[in-house]
Amino acid sequence: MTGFVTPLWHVPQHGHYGSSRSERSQWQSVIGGACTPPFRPPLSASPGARFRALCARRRASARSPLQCLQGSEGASNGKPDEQQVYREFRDRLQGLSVYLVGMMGAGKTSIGWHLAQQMRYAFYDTDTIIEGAAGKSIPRIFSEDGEQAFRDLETRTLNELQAYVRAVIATGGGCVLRPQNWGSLHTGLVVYLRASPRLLAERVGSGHGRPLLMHRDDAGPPAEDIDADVRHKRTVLRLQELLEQREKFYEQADVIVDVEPGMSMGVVALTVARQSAQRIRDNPPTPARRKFFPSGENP
Ligand SMILES: Nc1ncnc2c1ncn2[C@@H]1O[C@H](COP(=O)(O)OP(=O)(O)OP(=O)(O)O)[C@@H](O)[C@H]1O
Ligand SMILES: O=C(O)C1=C[C@@H](O)[C@@H](O)[C@H](O)C1
Repeated sequence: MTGFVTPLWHVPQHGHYGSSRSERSQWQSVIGGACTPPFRPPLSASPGARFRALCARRRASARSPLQCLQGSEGASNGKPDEQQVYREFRDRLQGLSVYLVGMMGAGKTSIGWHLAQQMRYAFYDTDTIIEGAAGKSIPRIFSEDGEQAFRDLETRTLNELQAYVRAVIATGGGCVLRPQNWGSLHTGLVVYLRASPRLLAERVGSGHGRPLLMHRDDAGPPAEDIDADVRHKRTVLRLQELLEQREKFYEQADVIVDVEPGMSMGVVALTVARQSAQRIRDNPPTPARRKFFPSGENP
C-alpha cells in the first residue's frame, strides 16, 4: 500500500532513523514546504507538478509550514520557562512524532497546531488528509461511501504517517477502535486529551461536520428545528455513549492529559509537553523499540 499520504505533498518515504543522508536532506527540504491546510496542491496535478508548486510556494513565502498556517513570525515565543519545557520534550522525543487521540472536540487539532508550533514540529491532521485524498468532506464520505470506507482511509493515512519524523499528528476521534491502527500510533508517543462529555459538547456546538453527532431522529423534526437546549442535551448523551465505548482504548495512550474547562490552548499544550517529557524521562525509549511503553500500561 503506497502513495496515500504522499500524493498530497509528495514527501519521499523515509524511516525514523534509518534513512540515508541524501534522503533526509531531500525530506527536510520537502517537508519544510509541506503545508498542512489551508494549502494543498491540486490533486489533479502530477506529483512532479505538485512538488514544484510546493517548492515555489515555499520560496515565495520563505516561511515554515507552521508559519504559513498560523501567520506567526517564530515558534517557541512563550515565556523562557515554557520554552524550556517544550525544548526538553522535543529533546526527549529524539525525533519521534506525537499522536494526539481523544474524542471529537477534545482539541486535538487546535492543541496539535499549538504544540507543533512551540516545538517546531510539522503538523498533520488525519481528517484533513483524508478529505484531501478523497476530494470530499467527511460527512460526504460517510453518507456516500459508508463509515467503513472512512475507517479504511483512516488506517491507510495512519500507516503512511508512520514514516514521518518530528511531527505532531491530530488523529480522528475513532482511530483508536481498530487494533491495527495502534501499530501506527505506537511508532510515536500517544497522548490522550481527556475531556468530559459536557465540555466536548460545548466545543462541538451543533456537531456540524461530525457525522457521528448528527441527530438522526427520523420520527422527529429536522435537526435544525430542534431547540438548542434539547440538541445540546442529546449531544452530551451521544458523546457520553461514544466515550463509554472508547474510553478503554483511549486509556491505552502513553500519556493522559485532563482537559478542564477554562484551560486555554496554551495551557493544554504546555501540560501535554510537561507530562509527556516526564513520562519519557521515567521510561526512556530504546533504539530497538520505538514504542515507548507496552500497551495498557499507564501512569
Ligand atoms: N483549550 C481550549 N480552549 C478553548 N477552546 C478550545 C480549546 N481547545 C479546543 N477548543 C475549541 O474547541 C473546538 C474543537 O476543537 P478541535 O477541532 O481542535 O477538536 P478535535 O479534537 O480536533 O475535534 P475533531 O476530532 O472532531 O476534529 C474548536 O472550536 C476549538 O477552537
Ligand atoms: O469520533 C469519530 O469517530 C470521528 C471523529 C472525527 O474526527 C472524524 O474522524 C470522524 O467524524 C469520526
